[in-house]
Amino acid sequence: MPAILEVNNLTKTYPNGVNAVKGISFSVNKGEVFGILGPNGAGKTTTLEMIEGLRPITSGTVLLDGIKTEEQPYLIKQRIGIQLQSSAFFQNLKLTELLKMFADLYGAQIDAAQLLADVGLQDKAGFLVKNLSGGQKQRFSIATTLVNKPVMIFLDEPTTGLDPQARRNLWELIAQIKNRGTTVILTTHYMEEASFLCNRVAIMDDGKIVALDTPDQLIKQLLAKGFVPHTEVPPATLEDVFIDLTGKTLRD
Ligand SMILES: Nc1ncnc2c1ncn2[C@@H]1O[C@H](COP(=O)(O)OP(=O)(O)OP(=O)(O)O)[C@@H](O)[C@H]1O
Repeated sequence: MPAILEVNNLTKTYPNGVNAVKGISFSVNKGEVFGILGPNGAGKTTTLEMIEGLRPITSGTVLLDGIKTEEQPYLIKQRIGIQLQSSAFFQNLKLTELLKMFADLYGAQIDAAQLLADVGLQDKAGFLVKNLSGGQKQRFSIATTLVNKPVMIFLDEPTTGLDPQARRNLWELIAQIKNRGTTVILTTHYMEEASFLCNRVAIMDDGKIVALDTPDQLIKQLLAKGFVPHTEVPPATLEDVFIDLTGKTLRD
């Protein structure tokens, strides 16, 4: 698979002196889901924002779909989709109107009804964002990333705050987007989510990448170091109980 994104020795020092990103390099292959994991403050969002062309780079280079982000930030923005927080949307526009507005910004033609159907919101075309549930808001914000038929979409903690059903439903949506050929880069604090969705993950800590591989390989490397689990791994988890009792059907 050819690389669609190449990040080389990227650094970010904020004006207050914080070195948020300390010289990271990685590439993302066309068509993969690539995860960036790491504790709070590791530098994940800063990294995404520099790649997206939303935040000035201190040093290093980003080549996305053959374009240098720093040199052509507008061209980059035409090729990518960035998931916004639902609070960023105009509150008095209906979902269809918002999608059309986003499409107009790109000069793109869209079938808003189809796009809403793609994210399971076909019945909500006339709703305002504020009247959607948490899971619906996230699905809608993913729909907005797709209006310009991007080569790559960026999802920053897409399932934070969702219930288990809505989270699994969003996983399926992200997998569908990948299966249609769009590259996905996401951050998450949920390791199960990264295992399920990501072809490869980079683990960041204190502004650096401390590991980068497939989830399976990272687990194998840990075991090869002689890792012994602290506790016995239960054959089922409380989340399994929750899903067993309440089902997989979406409640929103
Ligand atoms: N605008 C800013 N000005 C100064 N420092 C900042 C700014 N934004 C982030 N930082 C600092 O940069 C570091 C990295 O923050 P960043 O938000 O990139 O981390 P993160 O891995 O996305 O964290 P989280 O998981 O909590 O979202 C932190 O120390 C943070 O306080």
